[in-house]
Amino acid sequence: MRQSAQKTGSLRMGWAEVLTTARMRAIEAAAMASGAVSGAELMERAGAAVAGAIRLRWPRPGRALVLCGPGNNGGDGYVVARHLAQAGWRLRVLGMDNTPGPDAALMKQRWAAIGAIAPLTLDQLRRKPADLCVDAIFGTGLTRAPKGEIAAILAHLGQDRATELVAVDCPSGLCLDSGGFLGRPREAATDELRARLTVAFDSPKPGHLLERGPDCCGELVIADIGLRRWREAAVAPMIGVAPSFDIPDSRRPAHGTAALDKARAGGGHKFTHGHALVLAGGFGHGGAARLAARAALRAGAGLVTLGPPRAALIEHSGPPDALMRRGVDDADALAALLADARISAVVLGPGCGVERAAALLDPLLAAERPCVLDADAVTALAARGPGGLHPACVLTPHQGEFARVFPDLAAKLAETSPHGPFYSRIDAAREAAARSGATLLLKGPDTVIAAPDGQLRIHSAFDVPWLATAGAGDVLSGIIAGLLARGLAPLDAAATGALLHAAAARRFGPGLIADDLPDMLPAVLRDLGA
Ligand SMILES: NC(=O)C1=CN([C@@H]2O[C@H](COP(=O)(O)OP(=O)(O)OC[C@H]3O[C@@H](n4cnc5c(N)ncnc54)[C@H](O)[C@@H]3O)[C@@H](O)[C@H]2O)[C@@H](O)CC1
Ligand SMILES: Nc1ncnc2c1ncn2[C@@H]1O[C@H](COP(=O)(O)OP(=O)(O)O)[C@@H](O)[C@H]1O
Ligand SMILES: [K+]
Repeated sequence: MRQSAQKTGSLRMGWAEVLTTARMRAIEAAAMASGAVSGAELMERAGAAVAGAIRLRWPRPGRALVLCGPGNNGGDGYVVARHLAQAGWRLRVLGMDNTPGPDAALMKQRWAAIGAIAPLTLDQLRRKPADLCVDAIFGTGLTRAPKGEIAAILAHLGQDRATELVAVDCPSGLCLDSGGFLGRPREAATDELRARLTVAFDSPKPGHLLERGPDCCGELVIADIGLRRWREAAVAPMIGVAPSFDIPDSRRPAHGTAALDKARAGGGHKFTHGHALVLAGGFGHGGAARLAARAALRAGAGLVTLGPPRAALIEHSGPPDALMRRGVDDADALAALLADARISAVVLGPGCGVERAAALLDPLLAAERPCVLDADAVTALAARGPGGLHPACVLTPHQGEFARVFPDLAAKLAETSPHGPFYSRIDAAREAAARSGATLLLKGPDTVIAAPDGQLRIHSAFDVPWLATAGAGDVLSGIIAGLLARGLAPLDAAATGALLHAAAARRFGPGLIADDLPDMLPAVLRDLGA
């Protein structure tokens, strides 16, 4: 191909409702049952959107190969072929030799009236080179791991890094409910499909945002195919954020930093902006807590107090001078301190030591104060069991800590299966939140946040790998605590915290160390208009 695909628009934050494949099907069914739109019309819109996205990125027509599978994803493919041919592209279409459903059959027929269909075989695929390959083999209807000829075709596409791949709805084989590839290990593989561009319909699905999805989908465009009315009629949205969704502006819901509006409303004094207490560990282990405390200040808590054992107070005498210090030797001292109702959020865990964290857990939970339980506090929970927490506890395990507290869920999450959908990070976070009674934030480039009542947020940030740096998690705890202190609800504090955290890393860029993150927050808050 003479020109390469250009990423349109700058990296920007996009919030969207995320639909499971089952909900997507239900919304499509409701739209069709209403009589307002037919399946064939939806397919025409879907295929036209894919062709439009291709033409925007590759304005000069070239040679395209369109691979059409057995179902409606294949139906979309025939529509794409028709539009590209009309725009002057030279087309080769390979199609499965089956009788698809009525809508896809109609699209196949419409294509057949203007062009040939060769059988979808590895031999045909290898015959002539193309500049662009459109993968319309499987979409949301994939139920089992591809086998035989189709598996060989997908492996060939995965190994061919020379042809630009455009995926219709998803790279074929991807489980859109989990982000894994059916029948394959859940880790990255060298021969998995990597699209340059993926055009999905109406809303992102979890698999676009989790695990292998973001890497394999490439640029993700969410095309409006006119289903908004039926989507909005449905309840309990799952919200997702990623830095580079391309979503029609009119459909971007008012999430993101909207929760901060409430927190900044009205003037008030320092106590109305909340008081966060960050419990620290013994002498020589205070760095993690200091990172969290600085982050809580930068996230806008009115006051932040660092609480190490008295013997370690001297370690914390340096800046920031805005920070207050108070010795907290044991459980009784913490209980006494929490009698002050103005302390509106607490961090327990970073650099605390497992023993001290275990000892401080009881008075902290008894006070029923909004809190972040991270690092050593999560490990301490593994010994006592995660039950008995409350919804204003935000548990922030990384994968390893999660496995310590919820070994059975972590084991399910590592499993692969030839049948879909895979058990997903959403399933795991949701079960862990329900079991513990706390809000659970499962860390990673694909952070999933679940409230015990089942509400969900996904924060997908695969573009900031440099955030995987020592102490970054401590900063996240502090940001969330700062937001809790300001009065944000736990789910909002956790989700907005994850967003601000990744945005700070994005704004700083590579070379980041955790110490840099808190001081990026003012610029990030300004950027986001918060
Ligand atoms: N339903 C609708 O109204 C719309 C659907 N759209 C498209 O339709 C797609 C979903 O269509 P379908 O539900 O037909 O599903 P797909 O087209 O994704 O594929 C399912 C088909 O493949 C078969 N299949 C599943 N796993 C297989 C395997 N491992 N090996 C061989 N065959 C396998 C199924 O039996 C079925 O025939 C979406 O991804 C989207 O591209 C769009 O046209 C928008 C409108
Ligand atoms: N590859 C990655 N891309 C983006 N963010 C990541 C990546 N890996 C980890 N993170 C984020 O970085 C932070 C690391 O936290 P954690 O593992 O607790 O580190 P630490 O214990 O050193 O503070 C988490 O917020 C996590 O979501
Ligand atoms: K596909």
